[in-house]
Amino acid sequence: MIEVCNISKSLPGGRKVLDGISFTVKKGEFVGILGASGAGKTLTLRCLNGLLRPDAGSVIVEDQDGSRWDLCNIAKSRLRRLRRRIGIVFQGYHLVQRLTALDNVLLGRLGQMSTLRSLFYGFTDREREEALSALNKLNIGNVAGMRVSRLSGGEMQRVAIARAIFQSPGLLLADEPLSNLDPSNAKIIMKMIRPLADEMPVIGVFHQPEMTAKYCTRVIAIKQGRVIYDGDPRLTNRQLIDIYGEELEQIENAPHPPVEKPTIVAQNPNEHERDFF
Ligand SMILES: Nc1ncnc2c1ncn2[C@@H]1O[C@H](COP(=O)(O)OP(=O)(O)OP(=O)(O)O)[C@@H](O)[C@H]1O
Repeated sequence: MIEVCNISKSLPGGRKVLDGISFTVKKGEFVGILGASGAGKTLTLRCLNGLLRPDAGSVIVEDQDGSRWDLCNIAKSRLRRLRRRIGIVFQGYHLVQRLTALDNVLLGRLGQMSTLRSLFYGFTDREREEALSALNKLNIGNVAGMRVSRLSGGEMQRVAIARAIFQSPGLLLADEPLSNLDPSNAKIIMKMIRPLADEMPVIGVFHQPEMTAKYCTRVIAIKQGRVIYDGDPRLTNRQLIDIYGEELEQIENAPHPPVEKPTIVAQNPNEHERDFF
């Protein structure tokens, strides 16, 4: 379970980019975070894995032994330890292109190894079997020995998910995991992510309301740093307009389509690389 309680964050100039965000996500839930460009989705996600410390509020997560910790108010060593239990899937995959799919999955556990072991890259046979089984779970065991640079976008995203699963996380975060995928691969990825929620809370930032409606158990919409909706993933047109604003209304009412709902919002491919203020 993860409990986000009233988190806020302001830019150095004083503009509030997160303004009292609160929600709790439990095992069994696959939550999609929606919102227009600049709404505060990615910043929220960064607070959830301790990459960004809010000015106020708390983000409570559980450690393996059931103890509860506030990521916003915690020693660095404990934060590092807890972050190993948070799996992340990025839009740009974040894979090492020259390594094989299997080796990329194994890297998911690098943070859990002693420095000595990691220096010598010492994965055991058992770990290799587990990594292969993570790839098999995503139906790509057949590409285990292939260099990632030779894989398709959909396969790369599956390797990235396998890497996150292999970490044995207690929480899975996904930052725009469908962004680089065609519609059929996007569906496959959503179908594969959804059952993971049986084992851990899963929270993703998405730009595709029709995907979250179909695969998520719940949607949280953020607008100008605030939660404006939290509930049933199937949103009405009115709700979508509230979330995305007049821009969507204009597109919807345009006499000549083609309306492509999923890509209303511009994306920033370097989101995860930005240094924060
Ligand atoms: N490093 C930064 N420095 C200054 N402002 C930032 C920084 N990162 C984010 N912001 C601002 O905070 C606000 C929220 O950003 P955030 O990245 O969370 O938006 P988002 O909802 O994820 O948008 P998008 O869908 O376009 O990725 C935006 O106005 C953004 O410009």
